[in-house]
Amino acid sequence: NSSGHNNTMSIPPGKGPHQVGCTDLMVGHTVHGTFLRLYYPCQASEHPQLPDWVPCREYFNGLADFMKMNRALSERIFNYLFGNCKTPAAWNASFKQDGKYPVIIFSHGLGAFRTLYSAICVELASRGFIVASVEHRDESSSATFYFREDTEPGIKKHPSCDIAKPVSDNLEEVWMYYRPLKSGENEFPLRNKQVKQRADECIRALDILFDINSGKSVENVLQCDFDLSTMENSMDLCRIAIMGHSFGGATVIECLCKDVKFKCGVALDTWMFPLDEEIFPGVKQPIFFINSEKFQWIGNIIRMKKLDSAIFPRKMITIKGTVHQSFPDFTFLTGNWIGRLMKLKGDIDPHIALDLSNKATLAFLQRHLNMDRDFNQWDPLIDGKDDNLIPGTNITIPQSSI
Ligand SMILES: CCN(CC)CCN(C[C@]12C[C@](c3ccc(C(F)(F)F)cc3)(C1)C2)C(=O)Cn1c(SCc2ccc(F)cc2)nc(=O)c2c1C=CC2
Repeated sequence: NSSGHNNTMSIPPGKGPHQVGCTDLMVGHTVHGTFLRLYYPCQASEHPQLPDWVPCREYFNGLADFMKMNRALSERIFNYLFGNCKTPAAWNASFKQDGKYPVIIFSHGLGAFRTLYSAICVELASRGFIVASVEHRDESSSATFYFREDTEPGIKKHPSCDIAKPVSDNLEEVWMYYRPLKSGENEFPLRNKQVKQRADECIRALDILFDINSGKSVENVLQCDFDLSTMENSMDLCRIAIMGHSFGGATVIECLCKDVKFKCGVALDTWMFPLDEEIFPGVKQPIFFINSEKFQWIGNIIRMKKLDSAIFPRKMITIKGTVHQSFPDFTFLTGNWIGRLMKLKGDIDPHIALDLSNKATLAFLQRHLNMDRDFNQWDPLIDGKDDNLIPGTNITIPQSSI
């Protein structure tokens, strides 16, 4: 609705050679289905229609719950502040067939959902990747929805957002919200169960991309005007990476352990807590830890170090002046002082920070997916060679604790 203030801040578009398209895909209407936002290289279009960054206002309700804020008030504030923000990609634009693109599955953080990392996903798609940002149904998302076959025909609750209209009209929208920890509840069992479900959801998303690539007809539960068959034989399924932020970084490790189709992982500001250390020896693929300066503590870093290996490439860099929220899109959407106040911004310009993270990611992916592109120009960033980077971590670990 046009009442929102026209947020002059916007999410930066991709810098790569490809225009980027975007569509939503839900395969299987139940809570066990797969729900993802797909970013892909698209044909140039004159006047691209940009999708809403937050597709339904219901997500703002979920965000309010997650932030332990009053729903009525904060849903309106969020909608006023961010309701008009757009994802910098062309909605349902025609897919650009141009050889086989490598594939990235992206996993969001605790309290987030599939659309909030579009600056990263759009940049990677603009460089010639197909990126699937999954929406987790493990009750770690602020909100997510699926459908139920409504048995009592009668007055239907109309869908809360237009892109969420299901194809068949006997399906009724069901919303699932963030599950807070109950007082006195032991956090590890919940988070460990969730990270296992998250990995299964990423693996199922990859299976669906395999089906699309093989030309199998995949039915989208959502009414999205995008022809998936145009993506037949367009994916390089030997070049697949898993990527994620925070809880999504833990999902990266869990996925690498569970499925060797993921050739390498890029873990942004990883929250290591949900992981069972017993799986660490089972991870053989290269891992790139890209950390913010502030979201680091001894226990978290020690667990990352436990994945160090003389055989398997493990790299870590820290971006100076960044905070945990320097990776999700919010970091671009508020002015400096609000951003710093709410810890959505660090001291460094968010564009510079995410540019370093994305270029280091591209160099790492070229190296470990054996790509023949020019991303190796950014190899020095993998070793932290930049004024705004620190190789490894910025916190000292007492020798006694290793
Ligand atoms: C008090 C609530 N308490 C819940 C346990 C802690 C809440 N919290 C810090 C927050 C998220 C914050 C945030 C968002 C969004 C606005 C807005 F105003 F811009 F909308 C403001 C302020 C509130 C910064 C985190 O959980 C940090 N965090 C995250 S934040 C991922 C995220 C979530 C929502 C988003 F919209 C965007 C990104 N992902 C993780 O995987 C992990 C952690 C911690 C450990 C593992």
